[in-house]
Amino acid sequence: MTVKIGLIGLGMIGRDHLQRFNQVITGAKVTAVCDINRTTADNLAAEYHATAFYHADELINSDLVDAVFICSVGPAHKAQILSAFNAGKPVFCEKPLTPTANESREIIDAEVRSGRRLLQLGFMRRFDPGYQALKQVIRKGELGEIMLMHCAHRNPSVPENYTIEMAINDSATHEIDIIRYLLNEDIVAVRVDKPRKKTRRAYAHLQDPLIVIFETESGVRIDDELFVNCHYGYDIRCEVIGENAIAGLTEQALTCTRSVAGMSHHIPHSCMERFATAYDREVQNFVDNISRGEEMSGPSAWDGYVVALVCDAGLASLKDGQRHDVVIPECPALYA
Ligand SMILES: NC(=O)C1=CN([C@@H]2O[C@H](COP(=O)(O)OP(=O)(O)OC[C@H]3O[C@@H](n4cnc5c(N)ncnc54)[C@H](O)[C@@H]3O)[C@@H](O)[C@H]2O)C=CC1
Ligand SMILES: O=C1[C@@H](O)[C@H](O)[C@@H](O)[C@H](O)[C@H]1O
Repeated sequence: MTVKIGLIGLGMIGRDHLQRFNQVITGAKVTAVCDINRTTADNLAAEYHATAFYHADELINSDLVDAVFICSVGPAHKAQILSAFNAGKPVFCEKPLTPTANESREIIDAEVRSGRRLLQLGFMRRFDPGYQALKQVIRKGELGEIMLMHCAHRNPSVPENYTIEMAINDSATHEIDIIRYLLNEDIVAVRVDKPRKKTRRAYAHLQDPLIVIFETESGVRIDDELFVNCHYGYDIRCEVIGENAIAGLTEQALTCTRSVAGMSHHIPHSCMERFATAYDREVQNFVDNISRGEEMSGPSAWDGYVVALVCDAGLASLKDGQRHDVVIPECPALYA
């Protein structure tokens, strides 16, 4: 069976996934594409031999589509996910689930009413070989009691429409999810620190870098450097500090050059380059679950909701600089 995919949102990541479906993924074909920009939809539909739509609901309800793949902007996610649920179709949605926790809660309630997991969320880092290996090290107990974690989220640059809030609810979402995945516990408090210095490479409206401090249920303290105009590359770092040992992600390059200038290796320039394997695996996971007639697995709407709760607390801290608690309601049985 070939799963017929309807892909909504044909911007940066939407095009990357479109190419992935065309070149890497087995068992699926993009039969329909949708963008509010008609020219974009028409051009990509022609290039990929798909049908163009300009309204998400029409694509979602079309017979051309078995499963919905959402790559539109965050504020558009809720309506498109709920529409896919109404149509009873499995849905992959890029992160964030929604920009606020209240909107995410509506998605949880709708999925719980449906009685089955219909959604996989695009927290692709859970499919990254490096993070998976790090989780194994933690699981084996080699580090002893975990005390601290250091994360860095460095992007070469961001466009002018990137706001300071997005540093929290668009970029830091990845660390918030991966902290929960690695440590297997929730975040209970957040504080955002605005350093006095900012890079001249950022647009005037943006404070960059930021430091976010998280605390987990067991008391692990995590610092996350968000530096989205770091210029030199797309560099994601993570180090877990245990009482007996310390473990972290290694450099991702496969080769290293020695010359009179010293030792050097390539640094990725985009998330698409750094996480290519992770994206391939998350999308194949989505397709395989559908092909086997199984419920969705991988990052869930609940993960998206909890991350949104942490983001809401982070946004409050962004305003007042104070530590904000995160209160997480009881998890419905569907996600246990
Ligand atoms: N997992 C990851 O590492 C990444 C995830 N993302 C996420 O993917 C989503 C898209 O991001 P980008 O591709 O960078 O944005 P983008 O701005 O490059 O593209 C968004 C596209 O969606 C279209 N669009 C907007 N509203 C729409 C609607 N209501 N219906 C149909 N099309 C609509 C726009 O016209 C545009 O073509 C965001 O949620 C972002 O957070 C983006 C980059 C990496
Ligand atoms: O998800 C992503 C973008 O939306 C976000 O804006 C970037 O900061 C992240 O590095 C990237 O992975």
